[in-house]
Amino acid sequence: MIEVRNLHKRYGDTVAVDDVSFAVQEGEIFGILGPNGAGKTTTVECIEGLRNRDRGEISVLGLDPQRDRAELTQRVGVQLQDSQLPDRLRVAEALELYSSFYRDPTDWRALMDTLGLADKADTRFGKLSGGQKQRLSIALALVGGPRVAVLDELTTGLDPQARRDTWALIEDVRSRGVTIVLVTHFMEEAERLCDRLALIDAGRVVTVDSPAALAERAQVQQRIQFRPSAPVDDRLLADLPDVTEVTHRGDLVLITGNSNALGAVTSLLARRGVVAQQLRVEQASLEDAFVELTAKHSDSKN
Ligand SMILES: Nc1ncnc2c1ncn2[C@@H]1O[C@H](COP(=O)(O)OP(=O)(O)OP(=O)(O)O)[C@@H](O)[C@H]1O
Repeated sequence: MIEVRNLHKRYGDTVAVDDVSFAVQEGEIFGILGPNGAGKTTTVECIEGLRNRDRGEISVLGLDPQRDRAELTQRVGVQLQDSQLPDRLRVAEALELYSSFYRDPTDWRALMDTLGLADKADTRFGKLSGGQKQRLSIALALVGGPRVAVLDELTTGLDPQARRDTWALIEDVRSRGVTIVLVTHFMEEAERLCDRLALIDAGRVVTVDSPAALAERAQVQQRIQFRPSAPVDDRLLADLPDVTEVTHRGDLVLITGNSNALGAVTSLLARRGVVAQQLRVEQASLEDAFVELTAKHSDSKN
């Protein structure tokens, strides 16, 4: 659906995208995740044909965004970061206007219903809430009936409920066959929505994988804490091959180890007749993986 190979883009002396390659399959929600200034927006702007790349190859639905820009605009829906419309433009007017740009637009009234904007049809843009503006900008990205939609910072500035509603909406859009590229720096959003993710740091792809596989690959250690019902010798715990560290906080025992550590610790305690009270286990999250993988990446560069 989309293929990016060795993309490079600089602004004067600033290298925004150094060397980015990835491929997006039909029907997936593909996330681009990375810290501020990583080059995410520049990458998608090159995909959308809004910026010319300096080097590399891009193919979107078999089109070259630079060469076939007019045709691409017809087939790719774009939600821009901070999209602004004139304050006085009404919701229905905006949708009608945008739909006139396309050869084969979808029914904008139906789209307005789907996005929960029907009762705002006559409301002016300037009077919409943040969440409503966001929904309108998604509707405008979809009004041309695109096969691919590129959404940048989809839920930035939304409250938690509006963010969840937007996620449900995006899943619904995907289930109707639209391939989605999503730029985000919210881990929760990436974890919840994306089938695969490209982790970008300093203009390069650190890795591409599913959120779960990323968390697992980072091999972030398991952290276990509990209050033993009777004292346990730290050395016994520390000697377990799956345990790397044993410390204390008050009467809590804190253990770090690999993914087998929990089983090893609980069976040792059971053999000694000790109960692990208030047991808590923290697993690697996507956020841990992100920090771990970007840190490894900058180490390998230095
Ligand atoms: N129009 C521009 N002119 C000059 N430098 C730019 C321009 N746009 C972006 N940059 C620089 O290029 C780098 C990458 O920016 P980009 O916006 O692509 O990153 P990003 O990952 O999308 O960041 P954010 O999460 O903050 O949106 C940054 O160092 C940024 O300052």
